[in-house]
Formats: sequence, structure tokens, C-alpha cells
Amino acid sequence: MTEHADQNAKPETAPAAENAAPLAHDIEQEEYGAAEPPKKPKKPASSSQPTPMMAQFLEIKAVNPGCLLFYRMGDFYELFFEDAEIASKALGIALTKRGKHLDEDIPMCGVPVHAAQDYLKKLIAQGYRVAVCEQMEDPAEAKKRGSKSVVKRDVVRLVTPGTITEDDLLPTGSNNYVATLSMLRHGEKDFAIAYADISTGDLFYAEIAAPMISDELARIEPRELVLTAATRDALIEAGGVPAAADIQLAEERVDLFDSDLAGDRISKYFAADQLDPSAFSRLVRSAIGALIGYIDETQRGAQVPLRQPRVGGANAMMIDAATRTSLELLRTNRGETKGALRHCLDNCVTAGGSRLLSSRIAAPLADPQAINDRLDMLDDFARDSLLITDIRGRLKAAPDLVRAVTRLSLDRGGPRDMAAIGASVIAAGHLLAPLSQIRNPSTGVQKIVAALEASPQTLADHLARALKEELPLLPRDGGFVAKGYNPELDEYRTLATESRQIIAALQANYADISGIKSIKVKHNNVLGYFVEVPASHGDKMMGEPLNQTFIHRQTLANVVRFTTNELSELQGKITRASEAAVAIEQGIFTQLRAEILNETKALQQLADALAELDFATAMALLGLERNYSRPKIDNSTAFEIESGRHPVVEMMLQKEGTTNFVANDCDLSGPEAAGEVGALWLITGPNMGGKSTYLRQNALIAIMAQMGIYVPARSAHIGVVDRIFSRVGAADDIAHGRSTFMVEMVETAAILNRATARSLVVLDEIGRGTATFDGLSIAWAAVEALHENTKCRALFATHYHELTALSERLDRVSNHTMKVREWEGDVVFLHEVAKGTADRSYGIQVAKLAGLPDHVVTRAQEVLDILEKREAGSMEEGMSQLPLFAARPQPKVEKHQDLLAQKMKSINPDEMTPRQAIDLIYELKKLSRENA
Ligand SMILES: Nc1ncnc2c1ncn2[C@@H]1O[C@H](COP(=O)(O)OP(=O)(O)OP(=O)(O)O)[C@@H](O)[C@H]1O
Repeated sequence: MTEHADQNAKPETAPAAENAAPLAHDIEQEEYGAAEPPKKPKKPASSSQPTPMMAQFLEIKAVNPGCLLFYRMGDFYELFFEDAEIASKALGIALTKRGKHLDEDIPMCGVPVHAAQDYLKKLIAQGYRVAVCEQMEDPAEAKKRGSKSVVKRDVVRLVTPGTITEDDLLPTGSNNYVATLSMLRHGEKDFAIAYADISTGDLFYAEIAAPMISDELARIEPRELVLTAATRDALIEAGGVPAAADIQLAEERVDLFDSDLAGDRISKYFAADQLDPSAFSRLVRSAIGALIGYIDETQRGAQVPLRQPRVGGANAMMIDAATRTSLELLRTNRGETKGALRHCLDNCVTAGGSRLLSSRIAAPLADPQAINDRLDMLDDFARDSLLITDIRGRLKAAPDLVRAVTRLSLDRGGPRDMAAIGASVIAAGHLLAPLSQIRNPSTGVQKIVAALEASPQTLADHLARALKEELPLLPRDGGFVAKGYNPELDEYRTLATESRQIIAALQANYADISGIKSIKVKHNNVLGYFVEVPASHGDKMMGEPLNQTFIHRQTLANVVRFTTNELSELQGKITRASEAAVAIEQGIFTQLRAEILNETKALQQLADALAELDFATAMALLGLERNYSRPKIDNSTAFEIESGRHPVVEMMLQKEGTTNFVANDCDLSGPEAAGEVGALWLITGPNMGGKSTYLRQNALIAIMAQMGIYVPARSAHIGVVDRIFSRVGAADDIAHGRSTFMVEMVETAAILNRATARSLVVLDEIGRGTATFDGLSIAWAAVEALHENTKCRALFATHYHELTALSERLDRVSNHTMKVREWEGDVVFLHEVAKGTADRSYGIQVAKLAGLPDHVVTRAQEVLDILEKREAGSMEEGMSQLPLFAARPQPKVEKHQDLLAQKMKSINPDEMTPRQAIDLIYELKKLSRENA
């Protein structure tokens, strides 16, 4: 967990100031632009009083607390005081000084505007928030008000990790959510979360009970979580944010979350949709209202095209934070994306497709019908690999449409965004032909076709006619409207082109009349067009008769500059023509933008359809290329995998080209007569035998199947899994002050308390982090509890071979082992799962393989022999004397009801103050919650 930058907190590392930093420019000169430096030297300002500009800076800074202020001065964003110190360290740029404030030097650093994006990226990545303050008028305007007046400036935007919209700041293959967490201490659920991806307009909400909050945050992974101080404390009490997720907490004022104000905010924002805020609970209203309020605050009123709020994670398979980490869904345990499931599956050709894949990995479904609908869509494509190739080829021509729409809506877009939208709509039109080849298309494909047909083709045609092929990034300089689109614009452009030819002719003429071959006609912003000759010809030009034509303007060290009447006239004409051309282009841009924004909804739906199509074809192709198969998904409690493989390990082995992945079966389906119960497989086997891989592969197959994609197995029949729990290789959680063993026990407790008969539990070496007998006892009791109470489908890997005795007492427990072969004292791992029990762990052989010195290996073998002889018999005897499983769950309900009843009896309302009454309600609530 990282918090957003506290202005007073200094970043711990201080990188050397190595990058080229802007020089400390003359602030007053910057005020008025570089073209005309002030003529008189300025008197140094009195150090006890801020200069007008500094006063303006301080005023703006004061109303934007918690942000670094990027203060625009000409071509730079400058930072002052503590902001400068923080930014210079964070960005590795030089810290300079500029003037004095209260008799102290003012620290300053700056970044050039054209490179600001890169610097912003670095600051956001380090958890800072930046207020971007722009010049709101031309410096010339300010100058008209008097020489001391300051250029008007205002903050146009707060840049925070969750509210960025620029392509190069955003992750491409995943969403970038900003979330708000609201809390209502007297509602049914304690918390609600609302989260939006500003760049795509998606907006979701969910109500969450306190114990589930960390899991929900792990599913959503917002970049920024906005909450009040009290909610933050409650969140920490409820377990905090998941350690693996990079979530920045931003604390905001309480009134942002006011549930009464929220209603108004929601109805105003969605006025066009006539959304009734009372359809949401008070808790959800508070979260959505706060989210809209926060977005408004950061975008300074610019309207983000948010879609109507939808329930997030509805019908999803529950995956807790630890399981996500353990199964390496989005990132590996080391935090890398390579080697995680997403990386292995992502062969989408559009950013929208990749984002959809990420969200589906994060939230597989738990509804067989919905899963089968997705699989039907994959089948439509998997029948015809040529069709897939054709569609993918056309999809590649569709850029990231939805993010372009958002940028234009926020007035941050440019001609390239418009072209991207046009290209996507045209690509959509081209996709209809191949899609029409599908006979009896699934409902999913039919929906895609309907959205593509509804795409605004007229808009696309208009954009294609209006825009050039090569486009500038920003609209302000013009040059993006195609020739032939606007006759008036073309006329002005011709004038500019002709003028250039006239200038070339003039230069030749001036060379003739002056006899100076090196004479040049040049241009700069101060003089406009001028004639320039080397200093050696200056006298000649200023003497008769040439001084009749050439009017002296400037003498520099090496050159002398002149103007002529013709040049001045031409200058006027060109300036007027180019100003008129730019104005026409701006008008065209505004009109096109309005046309695009009129189609926002259709474009968002088209973006969804293109993402869905990319996802479906990519997953169908993956299935064909990697020999995956369609899983059978229903409401049973089957879990029957034939020749299953681990998708990531298989891919890695294939790349290395050394060994083939060994496929393995798994059957955790309970006896049919037993109804909603599953079997438990105890897996023993040597270290390095492949237990963890096998455990994970079965969990991943369940996840992939419920995402609605093909799975790495010859066949798979899975009764839909409601929750999945996987603990494979727990690690220390030092940040939360827990040891390996403690983490393991907390997580095992969570599983035993939360898993249901429909869940899938995958546990690896529970109890290994403590003394042998303690560990064995815990593992023993956990297996018994899973079998007798939870009755779910489970895989349990262990090095405690004593546990295998349980298969004789518990009817749905069976023993399986990873096969090995011994050869000349060494072990050979076959990675094959077979019925039976491993006779030993081969730990010493593995240690030998790992390079433990020979004398240590020999000694370890001696010790092992002695220990085995001593333990033999006594342990087995002890175990066989254990009574059959007796650990029925305590009748917790009754106990708590007793406690509640006792408490109620002791109450005399007449004797209580209102304060005591409310405290009592909280106490009762806590008692009943402990029972939940
Ligand atoms: N089915 C398989 N086919 C081919 N190679 C495999 C297979 N399963 C595992 N491996 C290889 O064996 C290595 C060890 O596997 P894994 O980590 O699953 O063993 P383990 O039994 O869990 O070991 P430990 O008990 O030491 O944690 C893997 O890195 C992988 O390269």
C-alpha cells in the first residue's frame, strides 16, 4: 500500500541531479514571452513582500493542497519551494534558486512543456499528485493592463494516478480505475465501492461487507482509492488493502461522501439518461456521488463521458486476494507481468480486447448459462481458423477508440484521436462481411453484429473526408484538414504557398540589385521577414543607392538585417492568410468534435463489441494453436479433468524446447449419491516432483473454464465453482508484521470459515512452517474439517506422509503421488500423478541436486536413517489411536445467541443516556457480526 504524496514527506531516495535541467530563466521575462525582453533592468523586489507573480503562485498553491503545482511560465512548468525540492529529487533534475521570499532563497526547478508528459509519468508512478496550472491569457494581454500585471493563471486539471487519460500514461492491457469507498455504520453492509475508468467511461459499484473488502479491492485493483479518514481507519481494521496491489489512498473531506448531496450529483451527471438516484442504496449513492465529485474536481468540470453505473463483479466466482497472488493471475509472485496467466493468454490484437481479458481473469463467472454463452461464441470462430485470421487482420486496423472519445470529450484530444475513431468505425464496417459467414451464429456473435451495424458510418465518412493522412498531435497549429474539404481554407493555403514562391523570387531579385550573392530572406518571430547579409556587406547596404530599398533593422556581430516595403506588405498578407487558415481549421475541429461527441453512446457500444470480438477470436485461436478444449460446465459438483496441463509452465517448457509437459488427470467429483459434496485428493511426492504445478494447474483450469474460454486439457467437466481458494507456497508478509506460519494460519482459517460445498480448495503443505507435530496435527485437522464440514472439492499436497492414513477413515479422501524413479542414487522426476502414496520425500536427493556439499548430504542421510528408525512404529501407532473426526464446528450460533440474550436481559433502557444507547447498539452489532 502506498499513500499519495504527503508534501512534507521527503522521498527516501534522492537520485543524482543528472538530467539536463532548465536554467533558472528570468521569471519576469517569461511572464511576457521571450520575444520582447523588458527593456529596463528590474529593481530587485523587496524580499519581505512577495512579487505579484509569487503572490499569485502562493494563492493558487494554497487552494490545491496535497499536490505538486506545475506553474506554467512560457515554455516551462516551474515548481517552487518544497514542490521544487520534492520534484528535483523525484525527477533527478537540478534544483536552482530564484529570488527571495521572506528573506529566504526560493528553490525552483522546471520541466519543459513539450516533455512534461514524461515527467508527469514519473511523478504519478511515485505516488505524487500534480496540479497543472496554465496561463489563461496571452502575455501581451496582461501587459496591456500595466507593466506590473501578472498573466492570469488557473489550475486546469489535477493529475492523479486514477484520473489520467493520456495514452502514454495509461496501462494498455488493463483498466485504470479510480475508486471511492463509502461507509455507513448503520446500513446492512458496511461499505460500498464505486469505481470508474475515466479513459473508457466504465462505471461500476458494489456493496461489500467488511470481511470481503480486501478481496474486492484485489479484484478491482484501483490505482487510486478515495476515502475519508474514518473510512480509512475502518478499512485498516477490516484488513487493509491487499499487499500485492498497487493502490494509492487519497484522503478526502467528509462532505464529498455526503449521501444527500450525492443524489443531486448523480441525477445532474446522468440527466440525459434520467437516472433516478433513489434506485441505489444510500451507501451506494454516497460512493457514486463521491466518485463523480472527485472526478469533477480533478478534471475541473470537464465532462467525462461516464456510462450509467452497473453492478461490478455480479455473478462472479469469488477469488480472495491471497488466491490471486498464489495463482499468479495478473502478476507473478515477484510482481512481474511476464510468467503470469494474463501474459500467457493475451494474444489479443487490440487494447480493448486485452483490457477485457484482464477483467475476465479478475472476475470469472459463476453462472453456467453465462459461461456457456461465452463458450458458444468461441465455438463460432474455432470452427474456421481462416475466419479468425481474417477478422484479426481487420481488427488490427481499429485503434483504441473509446479512449480517444474520452480525450476529445475532455478537450484533451487532437486530430489523431479523431482519425482513430474514424478508422475504428470503418474497420467495424469491414468486419460485417466475414462475420456474415458464420452459420447459425450464437447470441454473442449476433449482439456483436448488431453493434457493428449500428456504428456511425456517416460520421466515419465525414472524418475520412475532413482529415489528412499525416496528422499533428494537437489541433492548435492547424495543418490537419484535408485538401478539398473546405475551399476557403484551400484558398488561404494557396496564398501561403504562393507567398513562399514570391519570397524566393524576391531573394533572387535582391541579390541582383545589391550584387551580394550571400543575401538571404529569413524569418523570425520578432522581426517577421527580413533581409540578412554578412556584416562585411553592411556598409554597402546602408549606403546610396541601396538604402533607398533596404531599411536597416538590426546589426549583430556577424550579420546585418534589413527590411523592405515589399517584404512588410507580404508579411502582412501571409500573417493574415495563415491566421485565417488556422481559424477555419479550429472551427472545423470544433464541429467534428461536436459530431463525434453526439455519437458517444454508439461509439462506446462499438468499442465494447470490438473488444468482445477481439477477445473471442483471440481465445478461439489460442485454443486451436495450443490444443485446448471446451470445458463442460454445469450445476453439478463434478471436477473431472482428463490430461490437464498448466498453461504457463507448458508454454515455458515449449519455448525452452527441452522437455514436454506431462499431462495429468484429476477427478474430485464426489460420489453422485452424496449430492453437493466433492472428493479430496491427498498428494504426496518428492520435492520438485511437480506437486505445486499440478495443484495450480487444476485451479487455473477452473478459472479459465469459468471465464468462458477453452482450457488446457483433453476434456474437462466442471460443476460451477462458487469460490476458489488456493494457498500454494505462502510467503512472509513482513509489511503486515506476520511471519510465514502466521500468514499460512490466517489464510487457512479464512478458507475453513468461508469455503462452501461448491468451492474448490487447493492447499499446499499446510503446517510446514512450525514444529513437525504441530504442523502435522494442523494439517490432519484441516483435512478432516474440509472433508466433514465443508465437503468441497479439494487438493491437498503434503510432505506429512502420515496423513495418507486418513484415506482409510474418510470415504472421499484418496491418496495420489507424483511418480519418481531412482537411478544410481539420484531421483528422476516423472511429473506423473498416480494413485498411491510416496514412501519418502527425497529431500536429501533434491538437496544434492541443488549442490549441497557432499559431506553435508552424507551426514544428513545418516541423521535421517536414525530418525526414521526411531519414529517408525510410534507415529503410526499414535495416529491409529486417534478417534474418528470429532471436530464438529461448535454451535457458535447458539453460543452467540446466548451472549446476545444475556446482554439484552441486562439492559434497562430507562437508565440509559442516548450516548450509552448508541454505544450499546454498536456492541450488540459487533456481537452478532462475530457470529456471522
Ligand atoms: N507435469 C509436468 N511436466 C513437466 N515438467 C513439470 C511438470 N510439473 C512440474 N514440472 C517441472 O518441475 C518443476 C518443479 O515443480 P513443482 O514446483 O511443482 O514441484 P513441487 O513438487 O511442488 O516441489 P516442492 O515440494 O519442492 O515445492 C517445475 O518448475 C517444472 O519445470
